[in-house]
Amino acid sequence: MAPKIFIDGEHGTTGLQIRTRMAGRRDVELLSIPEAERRNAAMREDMLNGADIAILCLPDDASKEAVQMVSGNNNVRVIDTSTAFRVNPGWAYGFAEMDGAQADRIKAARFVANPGCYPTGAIGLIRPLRAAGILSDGYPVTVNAVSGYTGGGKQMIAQMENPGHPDAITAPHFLYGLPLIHKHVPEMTVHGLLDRAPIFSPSVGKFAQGMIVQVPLHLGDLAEGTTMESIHAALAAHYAGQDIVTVVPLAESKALPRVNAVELEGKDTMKLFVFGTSGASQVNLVALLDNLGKGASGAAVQNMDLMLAS
Ligand SMILES: NC(=O)C1=CN([C@@H]2O[C@H](COP(=O)(O)OP(=O)(O)OC[C@H]3O[C@@H](n4cnc5c(N)ncnc54)[C@H](OP(=O)(O)O)[C@@H]3O)[C@@H](O)[C@H]2O)C=CC1
Ligand SMILES: CC(=O)N[C@@H](CCC(=O)OP(=O)(O)O)C(=O)O
Repeated sequence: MAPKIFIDGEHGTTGLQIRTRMAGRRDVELLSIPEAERRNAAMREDMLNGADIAILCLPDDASKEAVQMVSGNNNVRVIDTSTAFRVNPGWAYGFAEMDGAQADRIKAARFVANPGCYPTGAIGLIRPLRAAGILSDGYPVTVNAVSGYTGGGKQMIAQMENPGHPDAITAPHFLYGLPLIHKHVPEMTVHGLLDRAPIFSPSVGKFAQGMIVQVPLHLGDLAEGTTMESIHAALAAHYAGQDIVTVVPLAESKALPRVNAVELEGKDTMKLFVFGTSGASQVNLVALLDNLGKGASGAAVQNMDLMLAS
């Protein structure tokens, strides 16, 4: 019998994109609730408990409530796309490529926390350099990023797409998270293996899906002898053989005049770049992804497939 999958929040931005990715799959059976009943707690509880894997695409509080609903039922495994459990040690962090053992942890887990979109880029760049001893203890990491507006869910989509919305946003590009206490900082710190929280400056552009995450570094403050080439080699070695996360060859990135935030729209892959000038003292590490691809829905399907393969 095909494993049963229930997407709680299937009518929201992340849930819909997971459904699209699952359309046509015959190896799983999708359980579904009509849109008008999406907040019907009794119906959700039934569906959640009838699933082999429940994928939660809900705000944090609703995710916590859903986890409560299945807490006594060991037959249900959970992938949560919210921020609620990402630094909870009882949950496997759903970023399979972040270290060699993570895919196996996800395969074996009952509870998997899908990463945030920005942290996927930041951790993807930072963690291999921490693990290799290149990014020194105490280094003051900064993470600057731009996201497509679907990152803000149904509410921001309406604000960006509907000029008649009472809180319509007309800016083509805006900074937010200005108090520097964004909900993604804890997971960047923990899973980035940082001993000091990064300064995180997010922004949104007037495009639906796409993301650029930048981590600029001063080479002189990294492990002795670090160069642009050695950073690239460490990232390339870490992701060797991977096809979802890839490291762009230096020769290729040196020839690029610009990076297009929407290049990977609709794709579930992530590209990592090392920019700078050979022999100079600074580099800029860049991750390019779709906030709803490897940044959310694509990663959730990848995690589901790992769990089904266990
Ligand atoms: N959008 C993105 O790029 C990313 C999103 N995420 C995370 O994924 C989760 C979902 O976000 P997103 O899809 O963007 O949000 P949306 O607002 O687009 O969708 C959320 C869905 O959950 C439903 N919902 C809200 N509260 C409840 C409740 N109490 N009970 C049942 N259903 C409820 C909403 O219904 P209603 O329409 O009635 O409000 C809606 O259908 C969030 O935790 C978000 O942070 C993670 C990575 C990236
Ligand atoms: C553009 C925008 O608003 N983005 C969201 C993050 C999207 C995301 O990754 O959400 P989760 O952390 O819940 O998974 C934000 O900054 O809150």
